[in-house]
Amino acid sequence: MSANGTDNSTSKKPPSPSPLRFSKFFQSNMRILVTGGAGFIGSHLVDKLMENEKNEVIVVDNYFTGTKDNLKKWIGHPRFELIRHDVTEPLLIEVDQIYHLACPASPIFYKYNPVKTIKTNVIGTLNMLGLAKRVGARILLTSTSEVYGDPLEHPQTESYWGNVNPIGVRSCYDEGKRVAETLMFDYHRQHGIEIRIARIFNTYGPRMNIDDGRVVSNFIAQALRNEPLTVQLPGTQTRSFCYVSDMVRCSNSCSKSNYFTYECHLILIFFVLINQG
Ligand SMILES: O=c1ccn([C@@H]2O[C@H](COP(=O)(O)OP(=O)(O)O[C@H]3OC[C@@H](O)[C@H](O)[C@H]3O)[C@@H](O)[C@H]2O)c(=O)[nH]1
Repeated sequence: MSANGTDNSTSKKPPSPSPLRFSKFFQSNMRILVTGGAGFIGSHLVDKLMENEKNEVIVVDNYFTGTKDNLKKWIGHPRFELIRHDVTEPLLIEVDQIYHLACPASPIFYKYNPVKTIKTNVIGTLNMLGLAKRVGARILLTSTSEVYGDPLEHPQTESYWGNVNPIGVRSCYDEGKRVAETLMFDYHRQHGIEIRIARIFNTYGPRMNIDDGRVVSNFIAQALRNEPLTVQLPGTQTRSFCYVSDMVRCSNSCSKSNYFTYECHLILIFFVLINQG
């Protein structure tokens, strides 16, 4: 496809699946790897993928922000496997599709260890792309609305390049995801890998940690405790919110396009909420 005025097409044929793909132990129609599958969005994606009886789902997670509890209904299921693994280390496995979600996504968590965050985005994505290349798997990267930085355009379309601070406290995540996107397209152009990139906006729903730190969970927790809602400065910021099941439904049925953006136009303006509070 052509996006952002550049030619992102490739004449390379996608790499062939590894010969191990045809081993007699490989009985499912589709073996799917979900990195970060024990997390908030990842575990909902696993639920969706497990609905298809032809799928075998393998989750890798280092449990930094994810938890086994999110997957407890699948542990022990014959089509499900859970591996404690950090994507910054290489992974040798045979799969047909990769959903690469692994990375802390809430600002309080990704700012906790920024060097680790950028390593996860850069080295982790390189490792997953290396795997996709070796086994001929299609790979989806969950990117973020944060690739737009402090956007100068509203709403943001895929053709907008963003306005990102390369040295700010959020850069480990914003720039990390931007490099991850670059790697995806370079592997696509250079090696013919089939790729998808989902730029996810602020997502909410069941299994969000109460201490996640994002605005929806914070507001709900504060409202339940009868506390005032904390609105960070300047207080005029806006966000697009997406419910987790809508997010997962789109990821799972992703179109042929290499890019897609989840921007549900349910825009919350903070002062409206304050007035209601
Ligand atoms: O208690 C709070 C928390 C947050 N906020 C404000 O609410 C806005 C939203 O902040 P959040 O912490 O929910 O997260 P952000 O929207 O900045 O980023 C989030 O959404 C996009 C995803 O891709 C990112 O992974 C995720 O971090 C910010 O302007 C923040 O300052 C509050 O006013 N009060």
